[in-house]
Amino acid sequence: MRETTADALSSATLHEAAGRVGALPSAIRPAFAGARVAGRAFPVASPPGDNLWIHRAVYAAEPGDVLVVDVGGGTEFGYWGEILSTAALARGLAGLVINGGARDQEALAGLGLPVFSAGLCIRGTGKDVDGTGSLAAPVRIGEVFIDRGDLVVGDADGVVVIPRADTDAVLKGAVERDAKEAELMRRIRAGERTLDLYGWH
Ligand SMILES: O=C([O-])CC(=O)C(=O)O
Ligand SMILES: [Mg+2]
Repeated sequence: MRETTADALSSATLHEAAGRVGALPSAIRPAFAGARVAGRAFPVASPPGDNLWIHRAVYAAEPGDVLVVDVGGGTEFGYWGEILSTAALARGLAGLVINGGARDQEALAGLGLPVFSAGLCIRGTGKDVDGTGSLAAPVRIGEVFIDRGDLVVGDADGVVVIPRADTDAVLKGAVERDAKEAELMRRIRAGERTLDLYGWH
């Protein structure tokens, strides 16, 4: 299964193996230490400063999905907290990636659902039933377009998104890259220089 292979690979390795694409903005970081996610993207567009579409997304996504939420530039709000993590766990979702803030950091860490956010923020959000948003339609975060079913991997370094059609090839390339780098590090420990191993002079 793709997520199982992806679980053992780092976000940076997948980004490199994909041809240096798919890296979400570096402001999107684990909301608590140790958060790690690998799963299928469920894109969500939310109005800035409002999280009703995110509550809707928790009930529209499938178990195993990772919500990937674009808040349209309204970063200074706490869109997600312990209530939503509890709801997402009850639905079997795999995690959250959002280009806005999250809150309740200690509770999120205790609950364990992996959350990646553009910081932590106390400010509460509205719940406007007439707000404009979308579920499962493509979104763009930074330079990356995210479609339903794309592979999302987040770890201590950040989050990468790999297009669904490229996933098998990228996973294969990433496994090969890890093996090659393990051999390079073995030779470095044995006394060789990076400059000689790569032929850079
Ligand atoms: O306002 C919200 O729905 C977000 C929140 O605080 C929580 O999930 O605990
Ligand atoms: Mg709350």
